[in-house]
Amino acid sequence: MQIAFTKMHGLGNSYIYINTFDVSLAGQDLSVLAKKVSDPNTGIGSDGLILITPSEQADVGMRMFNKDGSEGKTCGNGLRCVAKYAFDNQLVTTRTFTIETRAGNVSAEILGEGRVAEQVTIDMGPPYLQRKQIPMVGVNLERIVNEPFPVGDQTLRITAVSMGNPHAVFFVDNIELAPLYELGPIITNDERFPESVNVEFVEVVNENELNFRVWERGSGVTQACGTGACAAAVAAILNKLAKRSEDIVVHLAGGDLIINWSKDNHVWMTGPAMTTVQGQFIL
Ligand SMILES: N[C@@H](CCC[C@H](N)C(=O)O)C(=O)O
Repeated sequence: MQIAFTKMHGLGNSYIYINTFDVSLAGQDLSVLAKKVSDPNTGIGSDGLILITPSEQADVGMRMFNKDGSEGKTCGNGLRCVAKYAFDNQLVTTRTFTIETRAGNVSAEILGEGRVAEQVTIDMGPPYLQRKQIPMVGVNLERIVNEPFPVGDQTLRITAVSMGNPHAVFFVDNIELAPLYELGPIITNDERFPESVNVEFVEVVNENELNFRVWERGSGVTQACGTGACAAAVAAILNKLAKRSEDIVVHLAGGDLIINWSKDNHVWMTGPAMTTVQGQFIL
């Protein structure tokens, strides 16, 4: 069996995209397929798998699977790439349209005037800040902002944000010295997060600029995480380290995203989306 695929990335966060308007995946175990296509030696190589699907509630739908086969509810870089794919391949006929995710519908806008999308803005909707919305175990039911977080023999301070998926944000003095490989795999599996968590280390450059590194739930270190960048900006604002309603430039390993937590409580993300490979995956 051959499956037509497109490999796309947002700032180096790459996924294999399958257009299920055209390709039937009936009978396929999608979790197994995600692991297969993501393997750089025996598959294509990616941070996971994203399906572009018909939707009854929106103009187009998205389902995403991490490299380890787990299904995530949303994906910021994936949303920009789905928007680009839908626009470039005329699945939609307007420059603004909606995308259904398992975390709800979002709206996308293709910037510029060209017939091929390069920059995309996504209205990611509101951040979810209550403990049970993350979800994170604990006694205080309110927001988790700069809360002590013992791990091993040290105590970090956590700010937790859900963008439809869970993020644990830790501010550090120097991003180059952040314990990403040491603590990322430990915190992501910590029992205080019943659904696991994406782990972000963030250095504040100034009120409008953050340096960022991520250990993603289900995929490990990636070059970029769109929902993580949104969570980092929201966390910086909650800690009074950045300004609300102003653009915040988040510097990720793969490049920059512009995030704005606006007065209407929506988080806006703007950045690039790229297509790199098209082909047939042989199962
Ligand atoms: N890379 C993504 C997030 C992908 C899902 C995440 N690992 C999860 O399981 O929640 C992004 O760009 O947001």
